[in-house]
Amino acid sequence: MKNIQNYINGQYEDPISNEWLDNYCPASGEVYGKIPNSSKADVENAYIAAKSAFPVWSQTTLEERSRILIKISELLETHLQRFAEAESKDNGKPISLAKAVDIPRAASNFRFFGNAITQFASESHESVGQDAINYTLRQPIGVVGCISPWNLPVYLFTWKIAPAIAAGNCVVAKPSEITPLTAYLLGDICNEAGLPKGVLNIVHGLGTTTGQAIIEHPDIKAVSFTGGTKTGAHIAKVSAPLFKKLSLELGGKNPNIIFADCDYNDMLETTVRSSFSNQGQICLCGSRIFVEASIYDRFKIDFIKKVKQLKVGHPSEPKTDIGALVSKPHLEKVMNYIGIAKKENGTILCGGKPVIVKGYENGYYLEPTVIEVPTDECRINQEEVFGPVVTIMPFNTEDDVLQMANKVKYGLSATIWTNDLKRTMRMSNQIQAGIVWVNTWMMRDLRTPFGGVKASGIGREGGFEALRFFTEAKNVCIKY
Ligand SMILES: NC(=O)c1ccc[n+]([C@@H]2O[C@H](COP(=O)([O-])OP(=O)(O)OC[C@H]3O[C@@H](n4cnc5c(N)ncnc54)[C@H](O)[C@@H]3O)[C@@H](O)[C@H]2O)c1
Ligand SMILES: O=C/C=C/C=C(\O)C(=O)O
Repeated sequence: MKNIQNYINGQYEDPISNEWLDNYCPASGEVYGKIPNSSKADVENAYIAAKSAFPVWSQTTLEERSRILIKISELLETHLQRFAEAESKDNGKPISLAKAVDIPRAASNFRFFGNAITQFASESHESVGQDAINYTLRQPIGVVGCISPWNLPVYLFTWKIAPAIAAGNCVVAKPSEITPLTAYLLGDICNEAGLPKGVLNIVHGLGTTTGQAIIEHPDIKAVSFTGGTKTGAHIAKVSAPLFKKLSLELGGKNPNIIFADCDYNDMLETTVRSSFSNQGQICLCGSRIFVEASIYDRFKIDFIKKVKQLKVGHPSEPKTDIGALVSKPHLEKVMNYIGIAKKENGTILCGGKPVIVKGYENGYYLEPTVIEVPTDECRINQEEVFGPVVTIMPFNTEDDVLQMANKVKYGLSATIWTNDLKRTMRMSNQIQAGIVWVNTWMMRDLRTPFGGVKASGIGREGGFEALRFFTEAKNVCIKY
């Protein structure tokens, strides 16, 4: 059994309280290690380390910060296999997926922001006729908090940490207590890359203890959070009177809108991915599929056929398409939603049942599930399930589908399949989402703004947006 430790001031240490939580392997259902349930005192130690590192780090040249970030990126690539195995063990996702997506993306996050910081510039405004010039400084905030979820553990953890430290801040970070392993391994990589001690501090524990201590800390002046909408609302409430800067990346219930004029085969293949990648546990998954009535029956037959071919299995099996869900309570939550859908007269077209994987009978496996819904207003079509479950229903007109797409409380992403340019422009303009994909899904350019509207969050990550979030603008006006 491996105990995970906090990483504070460049060193690994046990929690002061000596309180520990069980860490589960979703593929087998077994406890395979312990993680600290860090208290306020641990967060305070992390804060003190970060605060002490800040004067030097904030004055470290951009070239030097860039060099260290790129070195971290290279080391993640060197340790790809080890990180991929750890991510898979902690989360239940196929090792092949962690190897192809999660770990390479974590490396890209460091490389991207290592480069971006050398290109980040601020504005100047000449007050013509008044003999004055304004220039704007973009200064690091100080100590900032980064809190991330379990679905893309090291991918999302580093998506916050990399811009925060690139911009000259020092960080107190908390990964999800459900998937702490890769964040734990990251400490060693940071030391090896020469990141000065205290620049990044990683504390483990429950949201309600460790996370709460971060958001309540009066001198942690900004918090970047990715997770559930309910948690986001709580963080906003706690942080507002402390005047913290906040970036909140929250839940989604994203429409996948398929018009008859699309490139059918491309759409079909991508729709299988956008429905079930990472066991459907990606906030960007297109969990509501709307299909133009004229191709609905054809789509239904072809889609179900492809979904039935997906292999549910142990994450280390190369042939596995769908691994284990992240935890037992999460599997129960998803199963509960399938029950609700049945009561709401949804028709289970395929899946709907747990899967017993030989040799791993206590793992949290579920069949990929497609539910035909009689109306878009049922709970399964309105609430975030965050598992391998999608709904399908036909639509008649562009107006009808636009209305249904927008009639949810969320607004993270949307996918549209069509070859009609004017329709693409009309729909993209009117759809309520922070990210619209047309004829693709999950194609990411790290320079673009990333985030949601409505209950999907506030603020944008990515590119210079993230560097703006992690800096304070200060205007200097000089009269000459
Ligand atoms: N918009 C995005 O980019 C995005 C990306 C991934 C996941 N998500 C969302 O995340 C959710 C799934 O993740 P989850 O179940 O880990 O979410 P969660 O909100 O339960 O937890 C996220 C993180 O917040 C911490 N936390 C919980 N309570 C806290 C508190 N009181 N104070 C401070 N921190 C606290 C948790 O420990 C964890 O580290 C889904 O809703 C999904 O849509 C959104
Ligand atoms: O589950 C949520 C996925 C978030 C993805 C990103 O933040 C990204 O690709 O930058």
